[in-house]
Amino acid sequence: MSQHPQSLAEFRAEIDTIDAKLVELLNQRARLAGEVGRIKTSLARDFHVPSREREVHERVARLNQGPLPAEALRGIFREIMSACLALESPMQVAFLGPLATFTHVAAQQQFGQSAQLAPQKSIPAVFEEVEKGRALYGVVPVENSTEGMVSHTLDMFVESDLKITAEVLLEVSHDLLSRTGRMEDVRKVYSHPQALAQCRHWLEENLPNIPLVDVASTALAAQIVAEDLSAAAIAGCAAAEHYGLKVVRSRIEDQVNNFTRFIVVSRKMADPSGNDKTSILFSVKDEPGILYRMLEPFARRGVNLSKIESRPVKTKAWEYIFFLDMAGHVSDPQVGEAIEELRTYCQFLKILGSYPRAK
Ligand SMILES: O=C(O)C(=O)C[C@]1(C(=O)O)C=C[C@@H](O)C=C1
Repeated sequence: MSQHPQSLAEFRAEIDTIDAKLVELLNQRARLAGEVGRIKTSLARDFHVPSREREVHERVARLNQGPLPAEALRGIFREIMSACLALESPMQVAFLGPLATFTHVAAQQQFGQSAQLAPQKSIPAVFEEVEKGRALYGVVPVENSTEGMVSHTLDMFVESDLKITAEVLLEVSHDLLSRTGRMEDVRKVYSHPQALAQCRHWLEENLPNIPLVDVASTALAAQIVAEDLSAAAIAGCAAAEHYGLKVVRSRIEDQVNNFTRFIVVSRKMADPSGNDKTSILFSVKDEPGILYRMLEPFARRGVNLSKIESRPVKTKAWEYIFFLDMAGHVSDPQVGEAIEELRTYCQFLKILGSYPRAK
C-alpha cells in the first residue's frame, strides 16, 4: 500500500490533463507543418530542412529551464519533427543493414522513428539508393575509435559524387547475447570482425579456447544465435531486443569510450551551420617534400586539420589518395582558399562535403 494514494492519484490526474493538452498542441503543430508542406510543394522546395530543424533545437534548448536535461528535450523534438515531416512527405533513408545494427541505431538517432529507414546489403548499395534518388539520404559507418577507418566507405568516394551532409557519433557498447543467457552454455561466439576485435581481451580472459566466427554484421550474429542454444553473439542491445536474446554479459568491449562515426550522404551539399567540418579527398604526385607542401596551405591560414588518412589505389594515374578533415565550411574564405591552393599540387581533388560537427 502506498502511503499517499490520494496525492499519487492527484498527480497522475494532473499529468493526464497535461498529456491531453500536449496531444492537442502536437496535432496543432502537425497541422501547421502540413500547411508548410503544401507551400513547399507549390514552390518545389525541399521538405527536409536541416537548418530549420537546427534552429528549432537551439531555440528549445534556450527556452528550457529544466528539470528535463537538454539531451532529453532534443530527443523529444527530434521525434516531433520527424513525425511532422513524415506528414509533409515520407522521407526515405537507406542504411547499411540489416535491421538492429549500430548503423540502424545511428540512422534512427539522426532522422527519428518516422523516417522510412530501408536496410541495404552493402555500402555500395546504400550509395546507389541515394545516387538513383530512391533515398534522400544514406547512412554508413566510416570510422571506429578502436579499429580505425571503415575503408570500404572511403573508397566509395573515389567514384561517387555524393556529398557528406552530416556525421553521427554513437557510443558503441557490445553485449554477449544468447538464447539461454548462461555463460556455461556458450560453445561458439559469432560477430562482425570489428566487434570481435573490440572485445578481444575480454574473450581471451572469459571464454578462452571458444571458437570465434566472423559474420557480416552484429545483427546477423544475433540472428544466427537466435536459432542455436550453444552459441553467443556479440552485438548491441538493439539486436538483443530485435531477436529476443538474453544478455549473458553487458559492456564487454575492452576500451570504454568506444565510438563509431557514421556519415550521412546525399546528393546535395549542406548549408553552413556555424560549427562545421569539411572533408576532402585528393591525390598528389609521389615526389620529395609533397606531404609538407600539401599541408602548408592549411597551416598558413590557421585551418585546423583534424584527420589525415591515406589509402592505396590500384589505378595507374596515382598511387595514394588522401582523406583530410578540417574545421570550417568550404564557404569560409580560409578553408576554400587553402583547398584551392592544394588543388594546384593535385592530380585529383574532390570536396566530399561540409557538414555540422557532431556534438
Ligand atoms: O519548417 C519547416 O520547413 C517544416 O517543414 C517543419 C519542420 C518542423 O517540424 O518543425 C519539419 C521538417 C523540416 O525538416 C523542418 C521543420
